Amino acid sequence: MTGLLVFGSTGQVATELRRLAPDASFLGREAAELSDPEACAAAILAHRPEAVINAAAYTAVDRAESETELAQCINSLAPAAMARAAAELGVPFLQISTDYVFDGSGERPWREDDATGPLGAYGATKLDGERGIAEAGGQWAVLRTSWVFSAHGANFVKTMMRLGKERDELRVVADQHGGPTPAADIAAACLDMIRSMRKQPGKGGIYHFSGAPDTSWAGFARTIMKQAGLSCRVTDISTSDYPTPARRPGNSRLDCRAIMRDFGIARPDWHAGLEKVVTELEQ
Ligand SMILES: NC(=O)C1=CN([C@@H]2O[C@H](COP(=O)(O)OP(=O)(O)OC[C@H]3O[C@@H](n4cnc5c(N)ncnc54)[C@H](O)[C@@H]3O)[C@@H](O)[C@H]2O)C=CC1
Repeated sequence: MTGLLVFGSTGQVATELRRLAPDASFLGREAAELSDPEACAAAILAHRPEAVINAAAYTAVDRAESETELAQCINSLAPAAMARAAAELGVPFLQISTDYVFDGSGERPWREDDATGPLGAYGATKLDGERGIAEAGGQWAVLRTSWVFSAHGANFVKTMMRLGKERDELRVVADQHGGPTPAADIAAACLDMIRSMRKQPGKGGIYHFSGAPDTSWAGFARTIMKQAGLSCRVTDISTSDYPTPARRPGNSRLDCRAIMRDFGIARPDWHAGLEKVVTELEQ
């Protein structure tokens, strides 16, 4: 897509965007440092793009508890500054956000207008980013997704495949539920949304998008072992058996009907995405 400017270049989603939209301009860390929000805004004004996607973020969930100020700058101040610059140019801006804006209570899939309540610093900084973007006044969309995986970067699939080759048994949390989402499908959804927003200037807002069907981390791990032909046994444990600096939501299920209704984008079956990622990793 010519005229598209993407923040991020080597992350999971940015890598897939590059595959799907090789004509777009990608700004890696060396070209746009998100700890300097005004530099990000200046980069947009200098490039004069037709649309902007932010695929860069501070994604280290546990480290964000102790590096909160930096995470806040990268996840909140920078996207807000980007959204203001895009508004100044009158071009659509799309931000990727997270299921971690919710408190994880209940079992019902979260709808876009449900009350937020992040359990940790990462979710809080991402939520502040959403608010800053909405206040920027331009045409914007926020795509909340969950449990992202791909053949690149650090993610659960790669960790499970590595450990599954080394060990006979893995203990994996079974009381957190959500939809694993292939980064390739997120990239495709972002591009579809941007195309649609360019055609219809009134379009935008917050949308949920995750892979189907919902599962637990343990259920996901079992499917990964099977898909990768590994005999490693996966044993269910509970969140309290695996303490982490940041609390994780128990219910990360996202209700994805709005993106289907407004953009015609369906929940992807993550099994198909997993098959491709496992094949790519084994090549
Ligand atoms: N990974 C996951 O499971 C989930 C991710 N998300 C969101 O999806 C989006 C994409 O995530 P991933 O591709 O998985 O992330 P990733 O961790 O693979 O990539 C993040 C990218 O941000 C860049 N970045 C980090 N700090 C930077 C800085 N100071 N200046 C410039 N660039 C910087 C990195 O270089 C990298 O390219 C993010 O907004 C994330 O919050 C949402 C839900 C779950």
